[in-house]
Order: sequence, then C-alpha cells, then structure tokens
Amino acid sequence: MTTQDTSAKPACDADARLFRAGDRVAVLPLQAMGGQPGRAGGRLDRLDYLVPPGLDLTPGAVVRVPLGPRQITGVVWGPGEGDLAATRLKPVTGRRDCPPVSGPLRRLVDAVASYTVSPPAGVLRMVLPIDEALDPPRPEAGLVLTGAAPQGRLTAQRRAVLEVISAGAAAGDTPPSVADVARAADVSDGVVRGLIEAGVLAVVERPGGRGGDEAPAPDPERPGPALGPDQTAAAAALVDAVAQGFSVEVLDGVTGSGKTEVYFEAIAAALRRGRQALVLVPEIALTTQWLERFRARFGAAPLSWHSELGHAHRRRAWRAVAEGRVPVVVGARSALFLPFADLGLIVVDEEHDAAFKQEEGVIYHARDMAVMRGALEAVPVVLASATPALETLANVERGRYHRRRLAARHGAAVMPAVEAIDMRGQRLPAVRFVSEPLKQAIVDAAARGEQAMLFINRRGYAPLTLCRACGHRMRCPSCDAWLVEHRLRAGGPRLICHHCGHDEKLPDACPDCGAEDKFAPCGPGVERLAEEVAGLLPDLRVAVMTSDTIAGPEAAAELIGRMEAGAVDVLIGTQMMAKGYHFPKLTVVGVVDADLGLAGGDLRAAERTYQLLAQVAGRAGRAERPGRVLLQTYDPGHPVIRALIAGDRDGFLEAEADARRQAGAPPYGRWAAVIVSAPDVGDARATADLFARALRRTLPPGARLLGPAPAPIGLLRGRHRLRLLAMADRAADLPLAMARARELVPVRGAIRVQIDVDPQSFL
Ligand SMILES: Nc1ncnc2c1ncn2[C@@H]1O[C@H](COP(=O)(O)OP(=O)(O)OP(=O)(O)O)[C@@H](O)[C@H]1O
Ligand SMILES: [Zn+2]
Repeated sequence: MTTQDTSAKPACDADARLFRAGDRVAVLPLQAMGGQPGRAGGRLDRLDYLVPPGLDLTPGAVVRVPLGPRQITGVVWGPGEGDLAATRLKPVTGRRDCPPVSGPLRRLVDAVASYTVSPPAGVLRMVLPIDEALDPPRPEAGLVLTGAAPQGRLTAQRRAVLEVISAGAAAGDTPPSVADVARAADVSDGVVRGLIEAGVLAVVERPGGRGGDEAPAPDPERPGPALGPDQTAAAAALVDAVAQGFSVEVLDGVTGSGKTEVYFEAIAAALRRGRQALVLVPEIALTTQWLERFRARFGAAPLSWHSELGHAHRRRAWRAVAEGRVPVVVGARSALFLPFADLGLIVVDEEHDAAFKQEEGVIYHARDMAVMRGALEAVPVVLASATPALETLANVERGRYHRRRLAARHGAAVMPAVEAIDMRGQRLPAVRFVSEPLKQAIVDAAARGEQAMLFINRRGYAPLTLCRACGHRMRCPSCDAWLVEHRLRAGGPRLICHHCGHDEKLPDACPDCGAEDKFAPCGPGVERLAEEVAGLLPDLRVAVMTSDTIAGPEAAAELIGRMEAGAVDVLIGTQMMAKGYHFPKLTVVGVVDADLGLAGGDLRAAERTYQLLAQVAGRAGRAERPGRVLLQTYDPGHPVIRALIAGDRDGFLEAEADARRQAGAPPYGRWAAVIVSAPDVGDARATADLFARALRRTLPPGARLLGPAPAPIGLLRGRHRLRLLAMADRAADLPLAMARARELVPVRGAIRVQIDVDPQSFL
C-alpha cells in the first residue's frame, strides 16, 4: 500500500540520511538503563555507538548493540550526541530485519516520554512490544502423509491424527504443525511425533505465516448505506480532512445518529488513497457489533489488536502493520503505538471514555496521544462521541478542533423519553432495589415483545459484607477497600478485592467474633440485582453482562447474538453494556442507582456520571419503537439528573465548564499528580515530603501545590500511598517541572514515584 500517493507525505530529510562505517549514531535502547526513571528526558537515555564496516544504517533502524556484557536491542535515534573519543565507542553489532521506526513515530516516542515524564525506553517498548517480531518469521514445519502404511496396530489416537491430516490435505489447507494436529486430534504431541518416527508422516517446510496477506482487504468501493443530509455533510467534511493533513474533527452526534457510518466514509477515503487507518475503541471485547458493521460496509474484517491475541498472532500482526500489509486496525489504547507503514487516519471512538487512560507504567491518555500522533504524522484525527469530554469541547471552543454535529437519530428513531423515579417515595424494603414503576415498565415492554436493560455500575453480588453479630466488615488484607462478594464464580461465594484482585472463599465464621452464618450482604451489585429480577419476574428471560460473566470477545458475541435474536427479555449489566450497542427491540432502560457516581466529588464526578447515564440511556429506542429511560434516584433535583431528563446536554456542559473555569480546573487549568508509595508508611511520607519541597522549587510561579496527603485509597497492594497535586494555568509546563523535581529526589529501594499528568483518577 505504500506505492500509491507518496506525494501526500513529504519525505523527511532527516530520515533520508544514511549512516556509514565510522559514523557515530545515538541509539535508544529498548530496555531502560539501570531503571533510573530520574533520567527521563535527559541525554543519558541514549548511547553512542560506531557504525561498523559493511553496515549502512538509516535513522530508525532497529539494531543490536552491546551494553556491558549483554547484547540489547535499540533504535538508531540520529547522529551521535556524546563527546566520547571514537576509539572508546563500541560498534553496533548488527541490524534486525524489520522496517525502521519512522521519523514521526520516533518523535511520538520523545513527545510522549516528555509529556508523561517517562523514560523514552519505556515508551519505545510500547512501539516494539514483541522481540520476535523484529526478525522475519522462520519457515515453519508442516506435516504431510508419506503414503507409508502404519506398521502394527493403529490406535484410536493415531487414527485421529491421520484423519485430521488427510481431511486438511483434502481441503487444500497448508500442512499443519505438530501442535495444530495434536490439538485438533485431541492427542499429545508425542502421539504425532511417534507417527513421524514411524515414517507415516513427513515434515515439510511451509511458508512462515505472514498474517494479513491471507485475509481479503477491506474494499472502500463497496456501497455504504445512503446517508441522511446531516450525515452526508459530516462525512464530506471528514473525507475532505483525509485529503488535507493534520486536523482534529470532533464528530459530535447524539446516540444512534450514525457516527460509525459517517466515520466509515473517512476510512474509505483513506483506503482509496492507499493508506492505513487506525480506529481506537475503549474495549476491544465489546466490538462484536462494530466488527459486523465494518464487514458489511467493507466486505472484509479489519485487524483487531489487543492483549489477548496469541503471541504468534501478535507477532505476525505487528509485522504486517509495519510492512503496510494491514489496511485497517481496530484496537484498544495500545494500538496507538503500532508502527504503521503509511498511516492516513486515526479515529478515536467514544473519545470521552476513561478506559483510554492507561494508569500503570507509562501513564498516558490514548486520545490525547492520538492527537499528538496525528500532528506528527500529518494525518487527521476523528474524535467521535455522543458525550464529548469537556477537554475536547474546550478545544472546539478555542478553534483548535472542528466540530461536526449530528443532532438527530438516524431514520425514524427518536431520542428516548427520560424520567426520574424518586426513590424517597417508593418505600421499598431494604433488600429490594427495583421499584414498582420500573418493574411495571419491564413487564409492559416484555408484553409488547420488546426488551429491557437494567444498569448498575457495580460488579459482584454485594459491595460490602458485614457480620451481623459483631458488625465486623470484611476488608482486603492489602488494600483500603471492602471485599466484594461474588456468587457467579465456580466453587461457591467468594470475596474479591476490586483493586488488587485478592480472592478468598467467603468464610464460614466471622474472623473477628467467630459467629457462624452471620454474614449479611449490604447493597446491590449486578449479580444481586439479577437475582431480584429473576425472583420478581420469573417468566422473563434474564441475562447478565459484566466483566465477570463476559470474559472475552467470544462470550460477548454469544450474549449479543442472544439479545439480537430476541432470546433475552431483560439484560442486566454494568458499564460494559453502555458502550455503543444497538439492539432494535430494546425500548426500556432502567438505571437502578442513578446517584452512584455522584457521591465521589472528584473533579469529573458530574461529567462522568452524565456521560455514562446518557450513553446507557442512548441504548433505548434506537429503531422504530420509541424508548423510555427510568432513573431511580434519591436526588431528582441534581443538575445531572435534571439535564438528563430535559435532554439538555449543552446546558449542563456549559454550567460544568463555567464552574471549572472559575476554579481554574482542567480543561481551563493544568493539573499533574504525584503518587508516592512504599511498603513502609514512613518511607512513603519522607519521599513525598522531599518531592513536595522539590516541586516548590521547580513549579512555575503562580502554580499551587496540594499535599502530600494520604490517597483516598491509602493502602493498595500492601503499599502506603500519598498524593500531591500541582495546579497551574494552561500555559504552564508541568511535565518539565515534574521532571526537574524528580531529578532532585533520590528514590531508593521499594519506594515508587508515579507522575500522572492530566490525572483522570484521584484515588
Ligand atoms: N444512513 C444510514 N442508513 C442506514 N442505517 C443507518 C444509517 N446511519 C445509521 N444507521 C444505523 O443506525 C444505527 C445507529 O447508528 P450508529 O451505531 O452508527 O450510531 P452512533 O452515533 O454510533 O450511536 P452511539 O453513540 O449510541 O454508539 C446503526 O444500526 C446503524 O447501522
Ligand atoms: Zn486489595
């Protein structure tokens, strides 16, 4: 695909140069050197090497270099930078046989490292996550029948092996590997090897699976659906953007307005230009319906990139992307760092979603870094959402992003009617969570042959388990958190920590007072809600959708299929089911606890709750039949609830934006957090104090610093945590202040300092 339209991308001079024997080059190693995060952004991240005779290197070349006694992999970043005498430099050992890391991608690594205050080596590792992919695949061994008849008795296992191989050969498949055959015949590898030794099977070379080539390519010329007038205008603007260069296009359309169909036109435009497209989604497991629609539009599937892909598959996929053999990739945030050979478009779907923020390792926001990559690659970025983030809208306001609006649902569908159920008037018994009006709405929907969805954003059976004899509450041994009871797992009820994964059997007796059978679950989780609905409405077919019951894409697809086939009357789930689904017969949505997210009081509590509930509400009435949304609340006057009922998103966002502006909070101010943690509380405190002192020296004038204060989750995985929060105006360079402060603070042993620029979570 790189052959067409290379004119659109000016050749980068810096990349055109060649390093020859005797030249010095700076190499960024893939491994962080000596784990010294304090050196992030400094020159010490890269090391100089000499180019040996017989090796020509371009910038971006992936090379092996000696480091101490080891050979490590790194990337040529540019000309040498140090002043060490040439005689003291070691030569590059050799090149690895993969496409070089492009100039824009190298600049992205540098930009992400400095923005997130992370070692560039750690960011580079996200670009080159699979060592084996850096060499071409070796030809693999495949098995064929020799024609020799097996000697002696033919066991059932051996017969199964022979059947698998002859069936494959008859179907024209490439010769399978030993492991493939063993799996298909359900025998051990030894059985297959035995047949090779006996001369019944022979090993032949088959071409190493390159991946991507076998799959048909998406075809942009297939006709898409006829677009409505607003959709046509929005699509034209996006298609135009694909022909230009960098811009950010905010596709702001109500739920069910057809944003997907519209940005598919931009993907088609990129494909027509022979370029690759990347679509980032919050969770790849939830893309079943999206993939169906992609296939319907383009006649072939895109590449799905996610962490659960098998190792061999990931390796092939990575190379296929790097070699330009994959036209479209859909993936979760890590796909942002794939080495596209010729990227032409980035789409971030559900751009407001908090799942785009990576909270471990390199702490980055994939939406924001996607915009950075778009700018560096000179390609457009489409941010699609029915509930854009305030950050995004502020950039629209500033004129930096363009907004394309879709004000109405597609076709005959209308926005659902939203009502509050004031729970203060409902007088439900303490163990009931579904009010009479909500129950009635579900019954009515089922009577009309329609479906209902109940939403509660809490996994498990009950968020708290308490001993009725002594009041003891079951806590996680290594976190500041209650243990959550889960009942849907094998082997009886379990208590699980949602922060660290600690998992124990629900004990028979209270660990504090010894009383037996006195545990009481407190409050509802999705499993308890399902139990209640099954009891209240025994004639209805209930299904549960939460990450505990839907472990991967297949389980999700199975449940989606049942919903689409009308085999489910009531779908009960967590935020997992809020994202993008389209069920034509779903007309009633019930939010069991609309107040749940509002209590937190962090910066985005109201915005997040609004987004989540608007998305959930948006699942109702997406086809011919009108939808109805019922919000159970104890606070019907809350601005979020009022805005949802009135359908006044813009009014709500304006008020929210005003409050942030007054407070100098993001997106009108800039924040960065520091989390210091250590097994010993005194160590954590001492380092946090030092960091605060350092920050007072490095922060720009006018910036404020809060803390150190114990984090809301003061203990996590056995580590004590303290937080600092730096607040400044938008122009301030907080990453720089953070990087400088870290240089000043020695961080030893088990103490950890995490820097979170633009924090989303305050726990
Ligand atoms: N022009 C069109 N012709 C036919 N069907 C369409 C058209 N536009 C949208 N649709 C259909 O309408 C439904 C809703 O569209 P889509 O899912 O793209 O909306 P959305 O804006 O992404 O919604 P959400 O934000 O809720 O995910 C889908 O089934 C889609 O196939
Ligand atoms: Zn825990």
